Amino acid sequence: MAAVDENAAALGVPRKQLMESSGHAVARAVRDVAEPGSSVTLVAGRGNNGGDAFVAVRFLEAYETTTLLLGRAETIGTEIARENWEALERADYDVREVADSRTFELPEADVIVDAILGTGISGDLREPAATAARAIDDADATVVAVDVPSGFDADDGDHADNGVEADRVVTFHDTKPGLEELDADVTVADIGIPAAAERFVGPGDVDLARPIDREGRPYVIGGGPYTGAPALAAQSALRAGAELTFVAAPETVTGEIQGYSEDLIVQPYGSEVLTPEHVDDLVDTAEQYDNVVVLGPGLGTAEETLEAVRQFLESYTGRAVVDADALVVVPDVDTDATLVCTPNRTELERMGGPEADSLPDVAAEIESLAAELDHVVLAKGADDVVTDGDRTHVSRSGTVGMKVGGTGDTLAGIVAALMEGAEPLDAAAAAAHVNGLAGERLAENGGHGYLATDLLEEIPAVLWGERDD
Ligand SMILES: NC(=O)C1=CN([C@@H]2O[C@H](COP(=O)(O)OP(=O)(O)OC[C@H]3O[C@@H](n4cnc5c(N)ncnc54)[C@H](O)[C@@H]3O)[C@@H](O)[C@H]2O)[C@@H](O)CC1
Ligand SMILES: [K+]
Repeated sequence: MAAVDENAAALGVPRKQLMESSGHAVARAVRDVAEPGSSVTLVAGRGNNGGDAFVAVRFLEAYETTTLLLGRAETIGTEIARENWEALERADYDVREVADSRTFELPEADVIVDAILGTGISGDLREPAATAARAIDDADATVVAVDVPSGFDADDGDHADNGVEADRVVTFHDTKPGLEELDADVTVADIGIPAAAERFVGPGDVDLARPIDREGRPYVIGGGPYTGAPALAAQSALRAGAELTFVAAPETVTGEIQGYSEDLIVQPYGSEVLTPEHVDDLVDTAEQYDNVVVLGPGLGTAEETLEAVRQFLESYTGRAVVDADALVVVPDVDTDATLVCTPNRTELERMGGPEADSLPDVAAEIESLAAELDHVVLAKGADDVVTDGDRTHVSRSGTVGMKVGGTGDTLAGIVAALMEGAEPLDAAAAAAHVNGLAGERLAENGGHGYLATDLLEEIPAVLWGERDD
């Protein structure tokens, strides 16, 4: 929800506008349960959940409202909630600050609006929220909860023992996991979030997947006929936050791969291309260290190599990004591994996917392919389609200069690095966006003549640099 919200802001629909819609929806729910002239007490916390209640007050002119803020106004946590509080103060509504939970008294009311805590909660209710929740539960009033009953954790569906028991819940945009199981009447209010905020990958998705630590050790299994591809994938993983990257490659090319970069750890195996005899060792290593594997860059299409890829996927049970020549094997293999497949348009077709000039036009077919494969598919084109067979995103970042060779390898490395901390679909969506934004940065300064190696240096700035939000 936070990601969608931030994407909406980037599309020009700021959170304050959404709060106005949320507050209006809360007021509508109050009108549904009580006649005009009834008394309504709104109990608000200092976050945006409280902000929704401040907005609702302005839509409840026909009622006797009293608004209690749990805490002092100067400690309201967000600017938009504070602005809405100040609007109430200036306009002479009955608003009261509760500075001390020991003196908390809940005015008699027909309806109580619970806006103490929303999705920003962690753990059981602390004071003064706990006292307020107890008073709400003891009161003989219809309780309307804003977004979730306070105490409910929308991430895992747990409800704190000392949380509010609501009669009605007005939740926003989409239902939250676990909400339906509560003994309350739940309605989902449309608050005007554009569908594009969910459809198109945006800054909110990058936020979701942004590594907060330096961790992860992607393991690139690639190289043989080509050497640049595995080196690019490994280097881009480092640029996207990985702590170390390993490249397992035929001994005939490890010197060359190492020669591109002193930052890589290169592990040779004894043949000219990947063959089945190396598979057990590679699987053991990857599983022992719980690496995210990048399987494919530069491996080539020798029959024995594709057989090795098949055997690898059959026995591997960890996480992997499958790219390039390795992709063709995926549809025929039975694997317990968690895969993100990153085909370009030709590889997509070879995997049984649709043929298309524009991937978003065939997003539904790509979604079906992902569902059938039971893996995440990140289909690469001018616009990328990223889907797990259930949810589907389109990444519109990038410029025509990205058609240069090697940008798919940098993408695979970024996906692997982000998968260390994020769910595969989230990692894939964010990686597609980041790779494209790195290209956009280069295009700003030098047209379309940049190289995949140039992308590497832009990745950190795109992931962690100054942002507009
Ligand atoms: N798209 C969105 O995300 C929108 C969200 N809106 C509202 O914003 C809410 C989320 O707002 P916030 O992120 O500001 O979070 P909350 O309003 O849920 O409150 C967060 C505050 O509660 C405190 N807190 C956390 N756990 C606590 C505990 N166990 N006991 C006592 N205090 C605790 C934190 O210190 C923090 O200050 C949503 O539930 C919804 O009501 C709407 O305004 C509009 C759109
Ligand atoms: K609430």
